[in-house]
Amino acid sequence: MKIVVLGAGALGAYYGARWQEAGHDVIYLVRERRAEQLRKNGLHLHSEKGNYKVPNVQIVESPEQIENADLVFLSVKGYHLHGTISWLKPLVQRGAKVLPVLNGMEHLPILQEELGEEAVIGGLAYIIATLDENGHVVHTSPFHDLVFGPLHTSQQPICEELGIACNQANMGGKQSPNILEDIWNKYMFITAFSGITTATNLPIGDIRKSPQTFIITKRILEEMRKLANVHNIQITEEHVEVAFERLKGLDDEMTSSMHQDRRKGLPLEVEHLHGGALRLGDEHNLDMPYTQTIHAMIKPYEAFQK
Ligand SMILES: NC(=O)C1=CN([C@@H]2O[C@H](COP(=O)(O)OP(=O)(O)OC[C@H]3O[C@@H](n4cnc5c(N)ncnc54)[C@H](OP(=O)(O)O)[C@@H]3O)[C@@H](O)[C@H]2O)C=CC1
Ligand SMILES: CC(C)(CO)C(=O)C(=O)O
Repeated sequence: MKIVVLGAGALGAYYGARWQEAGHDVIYLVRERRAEQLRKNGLHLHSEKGNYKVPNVQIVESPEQIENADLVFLSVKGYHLHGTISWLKPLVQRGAKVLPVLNGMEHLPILQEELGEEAVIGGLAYIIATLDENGHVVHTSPFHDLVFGPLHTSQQPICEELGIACNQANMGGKQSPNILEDIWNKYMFITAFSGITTATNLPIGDIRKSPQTFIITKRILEEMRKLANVHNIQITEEHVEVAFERLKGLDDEMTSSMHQDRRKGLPLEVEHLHGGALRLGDEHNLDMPYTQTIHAMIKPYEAFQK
């Protein structure tokens, strides 16, 4: 497949490199600073699943340098979404589908509105990865799964092709029969997990030591379930229990990508995740006091610089 990575950060560089390792044609569409870093330091994966040094990193700084592509793997942070639209449009016009793997939900209607419903595939990633000071990927989780599926019937063939590409690559990748439900399910989980770890500035093990604090995650999961339900997505009590059990089972030192960003003094996706949930709740007059409180606690750190 010919895959353009737009957002060659932790996720984009990781999955792009894995596809390249499997023999696919991967182009990194990047801005000036990242282009310089990639040219100077190359692209390396330091991963529990096997280190890899990309032999030939194809870097472009404009979509005009890309004649055509099958897929754009969109992995920017929520606060950078709007800046990608003008680069996505010409690629979509030349036939590419877009697979966004951002956490959250608000990006989907925005992309569908801007690019057309046929262009936007549903996707999400389960991985813990970050970039080090050289711009190399550090992957620390025992999982590196990509889940995707059609949001429009015309996307079935490309999802099948992508399934094959993922099977060839060193990653977990699978097509979901109900990707929208999966995205909501992850949205529920990440709102609780990233919320509590970022607000307290602690990894999950330390939070679990304080039951009064840990129970907040359950309350957020419940609020997010109700939010999904009023949007006609069948997230159930059982999904809440599974997510809560998952939070109980995570390794003590495990934390969210948003908390990692807080530790690094980087901007935070709190508005895309928690702010987005509150806006979706407002549309249905849904009261979400725990999500609202966590959102308010993280807000002062949103644009924190170390
Ligand atoms: N990291 C993780 O473990 C996980 C992250 N996620 C989600 O995936 C998404 C991406 O996260 P992550 O990979 O960590 O983010 P990173 O910050 O590591 O990477 C985002 C990249 O996007 C680039 N970028 C931003 N705007 C543009 C643009 N207009 N054109 C080109 N490149 C651009 C940035 O480059 P520049 O240097 O130019 O700013 C940066 O390299 C988020 O929504 C996150 O919540 C989901 C699961 C796990
Ligand atoms: C929960 C996790 C680690 C799963 O991929 C994640 O998505 C994040 O922290 O952003």
